[in-house]
Amino acid sequence: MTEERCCVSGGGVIWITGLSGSGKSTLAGEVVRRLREQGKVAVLLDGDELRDALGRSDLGSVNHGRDARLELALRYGRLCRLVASQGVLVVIATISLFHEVHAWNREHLPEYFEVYLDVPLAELRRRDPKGIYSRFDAGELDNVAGLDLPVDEPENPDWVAQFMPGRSVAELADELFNHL
Ligand SMILES: Nc1ncnc2c1ncn2[C@@H]1O[C@H](COP(=O)(O)OS(=O)(=O)O)[C@@H](OP(=O)(O)O)[C@H]1O
Ligand SMILES: Nc1ncnc2c1ncn2[C@@H]1O[C@H](COP(=O)(O)OP(=O)(O)O)[C@@H](O)[C@H]1O
Repeated sequence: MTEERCCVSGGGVIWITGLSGSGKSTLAGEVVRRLREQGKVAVLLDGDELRDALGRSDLGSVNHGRDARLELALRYGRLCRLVASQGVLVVIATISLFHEVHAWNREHLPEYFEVYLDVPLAELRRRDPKGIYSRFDAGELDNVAGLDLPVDEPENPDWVAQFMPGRSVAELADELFNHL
């Protein structure tokens, strides 16, 4: 049943990965806006909101360790499969930088497009809108992806957006649509 629905649905998954501050949410929002403008049914799943919905324990705590992130990302993959199987284009923006996640997605998501926002740490530290990197430096935070939490760069992403100073989100979205 699931397989059948997947194949006839017309849905798909655009998975935008990158470290914290790389611009995932910003790009995902622009992509969803454009898809809807084209009349497509698109849903945005953003890491922060997903984590709030699915990543809290019943006591309200969150865990950013490797095992917890991996488990959560695999759960997100199954959620994406379910939603995409109903003809919806899912745009998901999460860090999810583990080979296990990329491999699972490729094997189980019929229409899967993986985007990697490759932004150097110096630029991420400069942006740091949530204070993730400065709090790490101050010893107030651990399990920061790319710092004390090792990550896997995607091995064969469908598109890598290398950081270029001044490249706007509109330009990134134009390029992404060219690659889709
Ligand atoms: N170590 C640590 N401590 C506290 N908060 C943290 C930490 N690491 C990440 N974050 C925040 O979690 C946001 C969601 O991360 P993700 O779900 O995308 O990460 S993951 O897929 O689970 O690896 C993530 O969102 P983005 O900054 O948008 O990537 C961060 O706001
Ligand atoms: N292409 C870009 N160039 C420069 N700054 C950007 C770009 N995209 C996003 N930003 C800025 O970087 C910061 C992090 O963006 P965000 O989309 O929240 O990243 P993430 O979801 O990966 O944590 C924000 O302040 C945002 O305005």
